[in-house]
Amino acid sequence: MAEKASQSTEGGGGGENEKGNSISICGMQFAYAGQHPLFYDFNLEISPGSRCLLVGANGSGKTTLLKIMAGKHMVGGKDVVRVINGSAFHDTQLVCSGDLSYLGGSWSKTVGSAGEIPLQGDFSAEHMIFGVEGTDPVRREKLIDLLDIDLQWRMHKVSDGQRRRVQICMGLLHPFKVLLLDEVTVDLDVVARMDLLEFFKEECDQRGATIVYATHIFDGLETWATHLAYIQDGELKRVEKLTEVNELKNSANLLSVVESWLRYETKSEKKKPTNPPAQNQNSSPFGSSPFMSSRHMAYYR
Ligand SMILES: Nc1ncnc2c1ncn2[C@@H]1O[C@H](COP(=O)(O)OP(=O)(O)OP(=O)(O)O)[C@@H](O)[C@H]1O
Repeated sequence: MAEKASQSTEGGGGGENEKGNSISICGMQFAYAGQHPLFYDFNLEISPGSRCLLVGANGSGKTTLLKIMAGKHMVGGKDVVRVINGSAFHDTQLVCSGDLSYLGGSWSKTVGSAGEIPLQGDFSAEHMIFGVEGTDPVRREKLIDLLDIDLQWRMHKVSDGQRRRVQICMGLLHPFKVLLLDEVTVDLDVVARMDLLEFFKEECDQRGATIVYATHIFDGLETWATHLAYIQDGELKRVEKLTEVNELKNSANLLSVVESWLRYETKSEKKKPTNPPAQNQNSSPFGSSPFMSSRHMAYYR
């Protein structure tokens, strides 16, 4: 079912591997500890200059896939996940040089027992942005202007969207070759979002940069994206040029096309056999014990 994105995008010069792709994933398997594999024999190729939308239902594996491409999870050997001309996980130079940039989640740090907690420090936007060394001042000014950042903002006092603008600015300071975006525009107002999408488009068209963008917000993306990759439960269902998506020719917009795919998915799921009868004997999923019930309510309070 899955077709490889072997189509070459015009542009070039943005960094490609031996096969001429910016990203190559070949026979990848990945499972979170103690779980069934999320990805099994997963293959994907993305050519330079592409702006590839990654779509799928909640929990289908988009974030995990982006993190794997960003080198945050180790999978298999050095040849399984190749970004530009290196191994996403093993070649730390990809990230250190700024060639590979990942923007996702909100700014946080992982603390042993507490998991991910938001950054709490009192830093100014200026301190954060000018703290990134080796950046082109012209590009920096352009980004500060584009994202309408006030350099006096204190990071612990600004709004989510303002903090996000600073995070995005820092992630884009180096002229990346591959940019992985995980829902980063969700906190931005419409003007900032549209300006940023336009900036990304220029980066791909002028420098041959490659972008993979996972999102549930499709406004304005019909003319922005070049490719569409759709995953369901870790399986790549489709990957094709946006202009070749048949359903899009007869549909009002991308939103309704993706909506129909996801609705069909839900219906197919409902047709699957339910739990074996032995587990279904109680009408309540929490059993008949009053302790189970009260524990359940306390959990959701
Ligand atoms: N750290 C983790 N440990 C164990 N399982 C995880 C972890 N992170 C994600 N998962 C599981 O992996 C699957 C894919 O999650 P993932 O976050 O990649 O999905 P997603 O497509 O990005 O979802 P969404 O659209 O909600 O952001 C889910 O079933 C999720 O429960």
